[in-house]
This record gives sequence, structure tokens and C-alpha cells, in this order.
Amino acid sequence: MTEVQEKVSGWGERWPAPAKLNLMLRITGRRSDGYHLLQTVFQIIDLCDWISFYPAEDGRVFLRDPIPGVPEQEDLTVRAANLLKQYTGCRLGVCIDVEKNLPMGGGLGGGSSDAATTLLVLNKLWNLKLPLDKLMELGLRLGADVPVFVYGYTAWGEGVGEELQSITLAEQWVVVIKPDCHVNTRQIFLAEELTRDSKPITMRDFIAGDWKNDCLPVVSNLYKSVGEAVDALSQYAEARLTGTGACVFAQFDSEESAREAFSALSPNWSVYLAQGLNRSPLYEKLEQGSV
Ligand SMILES: C[C@@](CO)(OP(=O)(O)O)[C@H](O)COP(=O)(O)OP(=O)(O)OC[C@H]1O[C@@H](n2ccc(N)nc2=O)[C@H](O)[C@@H]1O
Ligand SMILES: Nc1ncnc2c1ncn2[C@@H]1O[C@H](COP(=O)(O)OP(=O)(O)O)[C@@H](O)[C@H]1O
Repeated sequence: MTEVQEKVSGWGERWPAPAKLNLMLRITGRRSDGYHLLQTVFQIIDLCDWISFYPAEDGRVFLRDPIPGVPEQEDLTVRAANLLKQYTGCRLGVCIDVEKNLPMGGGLGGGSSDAATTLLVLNKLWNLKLPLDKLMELGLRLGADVPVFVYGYTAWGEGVGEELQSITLAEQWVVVIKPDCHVNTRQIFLAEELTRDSKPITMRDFIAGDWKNDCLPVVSNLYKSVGEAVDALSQYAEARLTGTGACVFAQFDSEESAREAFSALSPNWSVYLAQGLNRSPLYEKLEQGSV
């Protein structure tokens, strides 16, 4: 494929896979299969992994550089591409190049977002024409966080996170601390002391400041550095846990105040400065119509 063809068709371009924050997370019950029922607000933020796709002639799906510690066939991008092939019978191949910026196991949903970007972009590049609801359904098979990234809006989520309703929020600045630990989501959901009977709230309650994350007590008890990160960030603004952690974040009304906290925390912590978004940057690129 020539350079000009790659540009026109979307092959070889860099596609964003943004992170998310759970602005609140309530556990309201449990399904018979053990999965927990949630109420959450997923806010998309402008920190991204970047993924490029290159045609592979022999129908193979493979990574240009596997992520250290993640077996190639378990990488969520490879699983997403193989699921599309299996579901549609498509015989085309792809080489996937993931530029990994988002920390793994941090509650920022990077792996899930990588999977969603793969589903949406290969649906175009392979000309599969699957509708959005089908892509969300396939995404859910890969993980509870994948549907919101396919949906592409900051959203109110219920069920296990697959019942989504877009919600428009102030696109505030955020400072995110990544404590030096890797939280195992399954371990948190298995903890006996986890609150599983929170009373459901309304969007209005959330907007009024009902922001609790039911996972925080369990996570900060098991992972001391999460509690320390909460304390450090709380000096600047209210600190919250995203998902099952490990990342802790706080929102700021101005870029200046966010930068101040970011600079003060940087010498001692792994810190990110970001901005909330109501629409996924992936859609902005998809809607530019290059594919
Ligand atoms: C709770 C959230 C909020 O965003 O946490 P984070 O992972 O982002 O921190 C997510 O929904 C997580 O989604 P994801 O990380 O995709 O989890 P999955 O791979 O689907 O599930 C990992 C394991 O966690 C448990 N699990 C997960 C989600 C859920 N609603 N109930 C559960 O009990 C199950 O035991 C499952 O085997
Ligand atoms: N492309 C990928 N990027 C990140 N993690 C991946 C990927 N593929 C598979 N994984 C696995 O998924 C796990 C969860 O990753 P991630 O989505 O980044 O965290 P979280 O669910 O805490 O937000 C990782 O620990 C890793 O084993």
C-alpha cells in the first residue's frame, strides 16, 4: 500500500483510545452470575493510547510490539479484532500497533478503550458495517468497560456498566495520581466487606455532589499507597477513586489551579494532568470522514 492510499483510507493513521474516570461508583446489587450491579458516571478524559492499523495479507491478527506482561492473544486489541472476524466471517488480517500511554490496572480503562477503538476502526477499515449497538454488545463480551468507549459519550451507566445514557458535564481539569500498585478488579469485587447494597441515586443527586465510590474503603485498606495518594491529593481538592483503582483523581475549575496541584505533586508521585470531555476524541476523528 502506498503512502497516499494509507492516508486516504485510514490505514496507518493514529487513532485515539481515551481514558475514563468513574466520577462516582455505587454498587447496588449482584446478578446471579456474581457480577455486580452498578451506578456510575463514566467521564471520558483527554489522556489517550494511540493505535495504528496496517493491512496484513494473510488474514492474521497480530501486534507490532506486544505489551510486556500481556500475552499477545490476550491483548484486548487482538481479542477485539478476532471477535470481529469470528462474528462476521471476515477473512482479512491486521497488524496492530499500540502506543501505550495509559497505566494498566489503574481504573482508567485503557485496555477496554483500546478494544473499543479496535472494534470501531476495524469495522470501518474492513468495511463490516456493523451497527453501533452490535459493536457495544460485542464489546461487552470483552469487558464491562468496553461499551462506554464504543458509545463514545461521557455517560451515566447502570447494569454492569452497559446501560448507558449520555450526560453533559462541565469539562473540568483533572489531576490524576497513579499510586505504585496494580489493583486486581476481581479481588475487590470478591471482598466480603465490600458494600453491595447502596441505595440507587438520581442524576440530580450526583450533580448535587453525591460522589461516593463504594470500592474506596476496600481498596485503600488493601493497598496502602492508594490511601496515601488520597491524602496527598486532598490537600488541593476532593480526591476520589476511579473504578476499582488504583488511580485517584480530583477535579479543578481552572487549568491554573490544576497545574499548581500537578506541579506540587509531581516530585513525589506519578501524576497526570488532563481535561474531561463530553465526546470521545475517537469520534471526532471518525467523523472527519477519512474512512
Ligand atoms: C468496576 C469498573 C468500573 O469502571 O472498574 P475498573 O476496572 O474500571 O477499575 C469496571 O466496570 C470493571 O470493568 P472491567 O475492568 O472491564 O472488568 P471485567 O474484566 O469485566 O471484570 C473483572 C472481574 O471483576 C468482577 N466484576 C466486574 C464488573 C462488575 N460489574 N462486577 C464484577 O463482579 C468479576 O469477577 C470479573 O471477573
Ligand atoms: N491493550 C491492553 N492494554 C492494557 N491492558 C490490557 C490490554 N490488553 C489486555 N490487557 C489486560 O487488561 C488488564 C486491565 O487493564 P486496564 O483496562 O488498563 O485497567 P483497568 O481495567 O484497571 O482500567 C491489564 O492488567 C492487562 O492484563
